[in-house]
Amino acid sequence: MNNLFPIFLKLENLHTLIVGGGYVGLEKITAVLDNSPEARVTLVSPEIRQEILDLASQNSRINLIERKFNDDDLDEKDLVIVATNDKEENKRIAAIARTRHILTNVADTPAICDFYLSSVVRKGNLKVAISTNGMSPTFAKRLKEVLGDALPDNLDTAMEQLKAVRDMLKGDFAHKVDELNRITAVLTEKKKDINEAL
Ligand SMILES: C[C@@]1(CC(=O)O)C2=NC(=C\c3[nH]c(c(CCC(=O)O)c3CC(=O)O)Cc3[nH]c(c(CC(=O)O)c3CCC(=O)O)/C=C3\N/C(=C\2)[C@@H](CCC(=O)O)[C@]3(C)CC(=O)O)/[C@H]1CCC(=O)O
Ligand SMILES: NC(=O)c1ccc[n+]([C@@H]2O[C@H](COP(=O)([O-])OP(=O)(O)OC[C@H]3O[C@@H](n4cnc5c(N)ncnc54)[C@H](O)[C@@H]3O)[C@@H](O)[C@H]2O)c1
Repeated sequence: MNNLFPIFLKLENLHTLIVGGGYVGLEKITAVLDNSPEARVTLVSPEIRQEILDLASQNSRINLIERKFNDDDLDEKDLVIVATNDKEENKRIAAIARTRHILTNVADTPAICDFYLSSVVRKGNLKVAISTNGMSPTFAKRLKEVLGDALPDNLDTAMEQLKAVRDMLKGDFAHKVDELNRITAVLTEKKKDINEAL
């Protein structure tokens, strides 16, 4: 049973702290920026991988601090991703973040994470996030590849057409919902192609 509640964050409106500039720090900052290129990110770490230095040199919204974490780094942060190679320090940082009500991800200890990153399938405006409840990130990565291949590339056209209909529909909310449901009912018919349907 997966009890995680999925949400899609506007990271450009939030300030994210990443602690640790090694391989995992790089993986996480890459995931953040691939999805949210305007995200505001501070990364603190005594050693920072060259790839992260390169990212920061091209993006003024990334702030790098080359030293060990200290508690003040949590000031004015909304999210924290903790990814040092010191498990005890990771736990300590997560505990402080919790007292300050900052949502925290601890890369090496799922049990104390408030949220997990997901595998992401992207097709234009469509984004599908996959979670295996922490069971197998590799499975999530493979399923992303399968779904990416299976979904047609021109879904944006269908979504644009539906948005146009949505913007055009007059009447109360219930009427709009009924109309949109009627127009798209055909999509749930077995094996119907989305663009063929619209
Ligand atoms: C989805 C993705 C998003 C991202 O990171 O952007 C992600 N991990 C990815 C890849 C990946 N991570 C790992 C491998 C090696 C093979 C393997 O272990 O399978 C691979 C595969 C690879 O790199 O090929 C190792 C690993 N991961 C975690 C631990 C700790 C532990 O489990 O104890 C360890 C062991 C470390 C060790 O052994 O030392 C923990 C987490 N990793 C999560 C997310 C969260 C659960 C997501 C879910 O519910 O599925 C969670 C719980 C917390 C979090 O990190 O948020 C990204 C897919 C990228 C893509 O889509 O291409
Ligand atoms: N969640 C995941 O997807 C995932 C995947 C692989 C590994 N892991 C785990 O994540 C952890 C980190 O792995 P890595 O490969 O990035 O290690 P790494 O050695 O490449 O990097 C660790 C980084 O943390 C920094 N650091 C150490 N102490 C610090 C402190 N007090 N404050 C700030 N920065 C500090 C180091 O300078 C270094 O840059 C490991 O415990 C590993 O098991 C998680």
